Amino acid sequence: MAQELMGQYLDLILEANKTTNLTRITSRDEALVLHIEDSLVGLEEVSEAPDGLYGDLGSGGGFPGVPLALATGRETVLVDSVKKKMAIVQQAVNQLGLGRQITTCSDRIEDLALDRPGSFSVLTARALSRLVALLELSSPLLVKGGRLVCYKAQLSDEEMREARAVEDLLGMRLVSQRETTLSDGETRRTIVVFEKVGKAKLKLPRRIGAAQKTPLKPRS
Ligand SMILES: C[S@@+](CC[C@H](N)C(=O)[O-])C[C@H]1O[C@@H](n2cnc3c(N)ncnc32)[C@H](O)[C@@H]1O
Repeated sequence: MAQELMGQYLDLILEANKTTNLTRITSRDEALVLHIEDSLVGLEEVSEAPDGLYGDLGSGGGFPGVPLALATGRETVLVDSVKKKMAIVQQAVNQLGLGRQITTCSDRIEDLALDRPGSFSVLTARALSRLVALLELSSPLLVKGGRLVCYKAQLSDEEMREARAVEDLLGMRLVSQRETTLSDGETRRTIVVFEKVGKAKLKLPRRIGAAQKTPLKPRS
C-alpha cells in the first residue's frame, strides 16, 4: 500500500515537473531509484528516532519526506522556502488522501524554528547544505533526544571535521555514519545521524541565511 502510494506520488510530481521545475530527473525509471529508493535509504535511522513529529528540511519535490512519511506513518511537515514547490507538493499529497498526515510549510527553516522551536523528533535533509549548516538549522527545531538524519552524496573529511567542531556549541552529537550504493550500482549515499543532546550555547536561529552563508566556527 505504502509502496503503491509512493509510485502514485512520483507520477504526480513527474507530471507537475513538466511545467514547474521540481526535479531535474524526468525518466520514471531513474526517478524510482534516485527519488524513491534513495529516500528510503535512511528509513532505518528515521525509524530509530524517538516517536513524534517528522520534518523534511529543504524538501523541494517532497524527497525524502513523502516516501519516509509513507513508510513510517509519522505525522510529517515538509519545509521549503519556495511557495510554488510546496503548493504543488501539498496538492499531490491531498490528491492521495494524505493531507492529514503530511503538511507543507513554505517558510525559511529559520522562520519555522521561531514558530515551532523544539517540536520535531526527527528531521531529514537531502541536498540542502553542508553538515555544519544542517546542524545549526536543526538544533532549535529538535526535541532533546531528537535526531537529524543527513543524506550526503559526497562527504569529505573536512566537511565532517567542520561539523564536529561545532557540535558542542549547538548541543548536537554524532551518532552514526553509514555508506551504501543504490541499485543502479553507481550512486553512492552516506547517511549521517546527529542527536540533540542539550541546549545550544548561542541564540538560534541566527539571522536568515547566516547558517548557510557564514557557517559557524568553533569558539576559541
Ligand atoms: C537541491 S534542493 C533539494 C530538494 C530535495 N530535498 C531533494 O533532495 O530532492 C534544496 C531545496 O532546499 C530549499 N532551501 C534551501 N535553503 C532553505 C532554507 N533556509 N529554508 C527553506 N528551504 C530552503 C530550496 O528552496 C530547495 O528547494
